Amino acid sequence: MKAFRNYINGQWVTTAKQFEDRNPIDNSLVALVHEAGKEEVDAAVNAARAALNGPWGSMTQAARGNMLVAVADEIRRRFDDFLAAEIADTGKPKTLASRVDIPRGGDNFRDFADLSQRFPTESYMFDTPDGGKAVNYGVRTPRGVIAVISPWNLPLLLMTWKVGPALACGNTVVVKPSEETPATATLLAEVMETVGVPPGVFNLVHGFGPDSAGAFLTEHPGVDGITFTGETRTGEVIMKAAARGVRPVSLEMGGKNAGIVFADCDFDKAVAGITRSAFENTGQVCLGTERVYVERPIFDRFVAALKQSAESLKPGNPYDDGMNFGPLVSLAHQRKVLSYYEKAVADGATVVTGGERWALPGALAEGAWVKPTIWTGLPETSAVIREEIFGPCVHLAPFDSEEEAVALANDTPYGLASTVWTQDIGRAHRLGSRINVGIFWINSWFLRDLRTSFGGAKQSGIGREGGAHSYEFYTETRNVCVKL
Ligand SMILES: NC(=O)C1=CN([C@@H]2O[C@H](COP(=O)(O)OP(=O)(O)OC[C@H]3O[C@@H](n4cnc5c(N)ncnc54)[C@H](O)[C@@H]3O)[C@@H](O)[C@H]2O)C=CC1
Ligand SMILES: O=C(O)/C=C/C=C(\O)C(=O)O
Repeated sequence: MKAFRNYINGQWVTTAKQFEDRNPIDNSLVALVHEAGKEEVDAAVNAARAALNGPWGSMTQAARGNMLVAVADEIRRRFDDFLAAEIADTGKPKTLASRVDIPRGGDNFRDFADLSQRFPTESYMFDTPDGGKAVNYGVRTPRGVIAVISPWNLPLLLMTWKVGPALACGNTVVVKPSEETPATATLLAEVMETVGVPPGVFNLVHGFGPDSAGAFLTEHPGVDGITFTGETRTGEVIMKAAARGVRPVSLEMGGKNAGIVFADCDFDKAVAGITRSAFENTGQVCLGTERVYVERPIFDRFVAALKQSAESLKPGNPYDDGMNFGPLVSLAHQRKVLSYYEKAVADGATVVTGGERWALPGALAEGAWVKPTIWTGLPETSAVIREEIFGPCVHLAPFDSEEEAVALANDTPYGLASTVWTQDIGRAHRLGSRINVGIFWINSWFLRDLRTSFGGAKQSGIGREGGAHSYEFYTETRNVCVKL
């Protein structure tokens, strides 16, 4: 049986307590994972602290950048290992993981290695009271030891989205991946070892949240900053932990994102776009759309077309050609999603398609499968419309005016992302400035440029990462004032 160990100070560390990592395709056992306790988390944070003052701390920016490019190259060289590991942990289609997850795992190092060479610092000349002059300039230093807490939906992508820029800015990290998806984080530790990243720079601790490695890490006084992606309630707990010692947090959290489809849209492109935003990665994308508002004249036609598109999705073995719809991440998550499927019916939804577990033959019968689901007819007050489900499901409702569409989209405690489909570009831009989200797509969805800001408004997050925004979070600024 495979075992996933912790990686602390350049050493592979086993523990007495282990938990199971299961494959959601058929609930088979992938590996036993060594759970880090307080002692291991303490060792990891201390190693990360010491490494700040070791070879890593004195390395030039260019040498550090080259090392991160070597990490990206090694991920590319071991592409098939990463692919197999991600598929075993999540069940996602090979086509998706090989197009999105694994390439982004490398890009998150390559792009930030490059960007970090060119981040500017500010400088101001000013007149002093004595009639002379002074100059101010900014100095950027690494923030220190960064705790990275990452989720299970895009495991390698979302973990490296934080580790890449944190290391590029000269920090050291302690990573706690989701207990559901420990495999690619473990492979990344192997890559760090192969490339010769100095001991203590990248540390990996496995475990859960409360009363386990996640809480021990975020509560640890030796951590200088915490970056987290996951559920909003977990973000609240992490914020409380960070308050002790006044440590900065970057929180990317849940959403209940709205799609808006106008009657003048390119119909086929809109159907294809909403199919992706509702069902890609089995709906387990924080940027996904679980509620879509469609202008009334095309509402019935749109519902019918999306139904056809949802019903053409193919579950099965992730390696099979044509398979494009995976299971949910776990049986526990399947129970959660199915509870919303039941709630929708109880709240009066019309089930256009799906609405139940997907009973598949053979070993797949044991997996965490649910059908892609479309509802209409729910009141906007239903929990199905208000709460993040994180499954392959979407509610469609008609609207009659731009004003109404904006009001519906904004009627949520979340503010992560939105996607609008229209050929009226003026209207699209108007909506871009009125819908209260951090990320707004026009005639597209999940198109990513790593230089742009990424994060959410309201309960979807605090702070932004990406490009210069990552630089802001992962460095400390000092102003130096020189009297001339
Ligand atoms: N990208 C996103 O916005 C994501 C949203 N979610 C949402 O969260 C729901 C539950 O998924 P989970 O993986 O359970 O999310 P979660 O927020 O509980 O877990 C995310 C990470 O935080 C860690 N964690 C949990 N509690 C912690 C604590 N008290 N202190 C420190 N670390 C802690 C977990 O071990 C994991 O590594 C999903 O159904 C979905 O609604 C989940 C994953 C990603
Ligand atoms: O492209 C990214 O950096 C992130 C994409 C998706 C998420 O953040 C998510 O689903 O959590």
